[in-house]
Amino acid sequence: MTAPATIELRDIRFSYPGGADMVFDLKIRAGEKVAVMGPSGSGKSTLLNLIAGFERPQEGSILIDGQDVTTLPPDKRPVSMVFQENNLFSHLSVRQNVGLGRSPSLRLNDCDRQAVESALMRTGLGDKADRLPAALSGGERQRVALARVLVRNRAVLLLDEPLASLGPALREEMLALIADLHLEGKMTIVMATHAPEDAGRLTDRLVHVAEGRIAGIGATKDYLGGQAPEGFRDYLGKNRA
Ligand SMILES: Nc1ncnc2c1ncn2[C@@H]1O[C@H](COP(=O)(O)OP(=O)(O)OP(=O)(O)O)[C@@H](O)[C@H]1O
Repeated sequence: MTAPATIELRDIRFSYPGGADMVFDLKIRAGEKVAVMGPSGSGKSTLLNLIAGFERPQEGSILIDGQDVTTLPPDKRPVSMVFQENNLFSHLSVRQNVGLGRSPSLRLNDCDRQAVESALMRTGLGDKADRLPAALSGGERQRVALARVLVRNRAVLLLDEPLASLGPALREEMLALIADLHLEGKMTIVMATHAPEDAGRLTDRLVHVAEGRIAGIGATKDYLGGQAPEGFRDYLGKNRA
């Protein structure tokens, strides 16, 4: 495994064509697990997409592990990203989908193949490796996406509401798996989520995003334990804060 990496967004300004200005300035320590929470449309996915390289800022720079990656395309960044859905290619088997994490052309050597088999076992997919994604449950599909993260072996893992479509038992199982991956690989993890339980279960620090800005940062347990600024408590809703 590679070592975990710091993530720095320095004076980032970004807007979609015709959209409002977003401004992000943020430092994440190596190996940290950070939740990004805030209202729908506040910019959580955009923040992750900027780190991953799917969007480019108009101003400012992004450093990962001290290296300026601002102009690098996604595949040149030491980053893996898991989305809520559509992580998989529907015409490829589970094994091939995992293999893509190792080689986009699926030209795998023995060492790659071994890594794929080990990731399939690790995520409990050994007996489903030849299936197509359509023949899997939502939770199993997310496990395939995580198996691919394992074989990619990147220093940063970005999770964009990865559990949103799963029921309570599967959420718990996936969170445990992600926490295990973190323990094994010591990746830096950033997870966008609307679920306080998921943030509380996995993360140490919480970034509150509102209207394209970072409205506050604090320990997850404080933010979820009623010690958050009012704006965040409003977002959670009165019955939870
Ligand atoms: N590709 C795009 N083109 C134009 N505007 C976009 C695009 N993607 C997002 N936006 C807009 O940018 C803003 C931030 O969107 P973003 O997806 O980052 O929010 P979010 O906090 O992740 O929301 P949610 O919780 O609903 O997923 C929203 O106003 C959204 O409509």
